[in-house]
Amino acid sequence: MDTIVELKNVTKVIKGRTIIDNISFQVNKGEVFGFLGPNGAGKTTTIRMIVGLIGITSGDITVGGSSIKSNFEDAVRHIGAIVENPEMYKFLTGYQNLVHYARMSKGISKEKIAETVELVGLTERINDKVKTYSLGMRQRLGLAQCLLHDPQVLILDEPTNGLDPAGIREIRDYVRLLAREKNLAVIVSSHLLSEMEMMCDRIGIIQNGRLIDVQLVHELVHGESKMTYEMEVVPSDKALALLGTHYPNVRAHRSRNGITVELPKEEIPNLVKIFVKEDIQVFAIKEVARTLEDRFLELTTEKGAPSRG
Ligand SMILES: Nc1ncnc2c1ncn2[C@@H]1O[C@H](COP(=O)(O)OP(=O)(O)OP(=O)(O)O)[C@@H](O)[C@H]1O
Repeated sequence: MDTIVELKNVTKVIKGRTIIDNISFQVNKGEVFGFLGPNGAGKTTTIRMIVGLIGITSGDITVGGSSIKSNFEDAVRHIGAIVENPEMYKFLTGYQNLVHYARMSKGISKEKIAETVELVGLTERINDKVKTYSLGMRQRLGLAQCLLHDPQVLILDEPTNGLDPAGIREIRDYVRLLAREKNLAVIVSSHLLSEMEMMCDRIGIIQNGRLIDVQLVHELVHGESKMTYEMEVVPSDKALALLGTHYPNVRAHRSRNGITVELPKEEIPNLVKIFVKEDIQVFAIKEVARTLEDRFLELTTEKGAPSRG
C-alpha cells in the first residue's frame, strides 16, 4: 500500500481544551478516505492541521514523507484542498477564474487548464460567468482550481454541503474518478453516513476528538463476519434467555415478532437445534441488511468517549 498522508499521535489543544486527542491514521494513494463524525467532533480541526492552516500541539503529520511541521513547503506542495468555500470571482467566467489562479501558482500551462476543465466536466460552461453556475458547478470549478498544480492528495471538507441530490451525486462521481484515474488520495469529511458509504473506500470515525475506528466501508457495514438475523420464535423471552446461556457474548434483543440476534451464519443451525430441543417454536429466520448507520451507532455507543460538553 502506498501511504501518502500519515497522522501520528496528533493532538490539538485550544485554550486548555483538548479538541483532537491523539489521532493516528494513514491514507493511501488511489483511495477515498472518509472522515466521519457528528458536528463538533473535530473533523475540520484535523483537516486544518493536515493542510497547515493551524499548528499541531503534539504529534506530527507527513504528506509525501515530508513533515508539515518541519518541512511545511514540501508537505503542502502535494495537497489540493477545499477547506473553506473556494474563492471565486462571480463576475468572471470559470476560465478567467482558473487563469487568475494559475498566475498565482507558477508553471501552469493553458493545456493543463483545458485538461483539468475537461476532467471536472465543465468544458461546455467554462466561458460562462460563475454567477450563472449552480452550486455543484462552483464546487467542480473549485475542484479544478485545486487540481491545477497536480496534487497527490485532495482534501475536501464537507464537499456536498448545500448541494441537491444531483449535485451530491456529481461530486461523488468526480471524487471516485479522481481517485481511480489519477491515483489521487482523497480525504473527504462529512457527517452524512449514507454519503460516506457511497463515496469512500475507507472510513475513520471521529467522536469528541478521538478516532474511534478506521475500517473499510465494506467491513464497516458488515462488521467482521457477523450478520444480524430476525428470528420469529415463541416464546421469545425463553429464546433470549437460552441465547444468553449458550452465546453469552452475542448481541441480541427482543423484536416485534421474536428476537433479533447478531451471529456468524454458521452458528444458525446450531442455535435452531438448541431452540427446538427446548421446545421453542421457530417460525422464520430472516437476514437483516445492515447499513453503515447501524454500524456507526453501534460503534459510537460502544466505544464513544463521554461528551465533554
Ligand atoms: N479556534 C477554536 N477555539 C475554540 N474551540 C474551537 C476552535 N476550533 C474548534 N473548536 C472546537 O473544537 C470542536 C471541534 O470542532 P470542528 O469544527 O473541528 O468539528 P467538526 O467535526 O468539523 O464539526 P462540524 O461538522 O460542525 O464542522 C468543537 O467543539 C469546536 O467548538
